Amino acid sequence: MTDGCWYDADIDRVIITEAQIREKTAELAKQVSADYASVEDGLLLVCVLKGAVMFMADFARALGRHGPAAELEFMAVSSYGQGTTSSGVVRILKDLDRDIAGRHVIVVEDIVDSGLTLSWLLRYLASRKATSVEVVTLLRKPEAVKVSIPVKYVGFDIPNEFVVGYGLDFAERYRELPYVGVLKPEVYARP
Ligand SMILES: O=P(O)(O)OC[C@H]1O[C@H](OP(=O)(O)OP(=O)(O)O)[C@H](O)[C@@H]1O
Ligand code: HPA
Ligand SMILES: [Mg+2]
Repeated sequence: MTDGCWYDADIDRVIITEAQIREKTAELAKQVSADYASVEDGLLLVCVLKGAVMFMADFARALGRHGPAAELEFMAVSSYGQGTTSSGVVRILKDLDRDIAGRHVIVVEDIVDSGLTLSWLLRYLASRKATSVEVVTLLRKPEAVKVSIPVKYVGFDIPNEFVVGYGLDFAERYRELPYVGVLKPEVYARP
């Protein structure tokens, strides 16, 4: 584990450490940089709030070491609410502020779980006429997928368990943990 965090006592076990996240983020940024080296008008990174906030910040900085130039955009969508399973209904809480037509877009996600959020989002972005849309996600749960989606850049495949930390929440908590872990069962039983 790391030096010690406020929420450590609620964590059953760590799945991905802070150091692993750092190393993988640098690796993903290098791949993206190489694949998009020739784009002239730069990349548009679209962060899917709130979960992807930490990964977006670190990925954008890692990409900044290599280029190409990237503009940072934010959307907020939600389908999990207070629970640990997707409602299946993706709600837009904040839309894009600008036109993405003609741009090379990379959607930055924290996790692909059922795939419902991304399948909806990719259809939405396609309707906004981006030149290309790819996805970079830190985590993916291959056993949980309900809709298969093309995700070009994946950090870690993880088991089909509900995880928290590094942006991922349970009932809006645990996002500020620097690692990704599984909660102790008793946490879910708390009122
Ligand atoms: O593949 P899926 O099953 O659709 O799950 C993935 C999505 O669920 C989470 O968002 P959530 O709806 O919890 O909103 P949040 O990011 O604000 O926590 C997560 O950040 C992804 O965006
Ligand atoms: O495992 C998860 N943890 C937190 N939020 C999530 N949203 C989809 N899957 C998850
Ligand atoms: Mg959530």
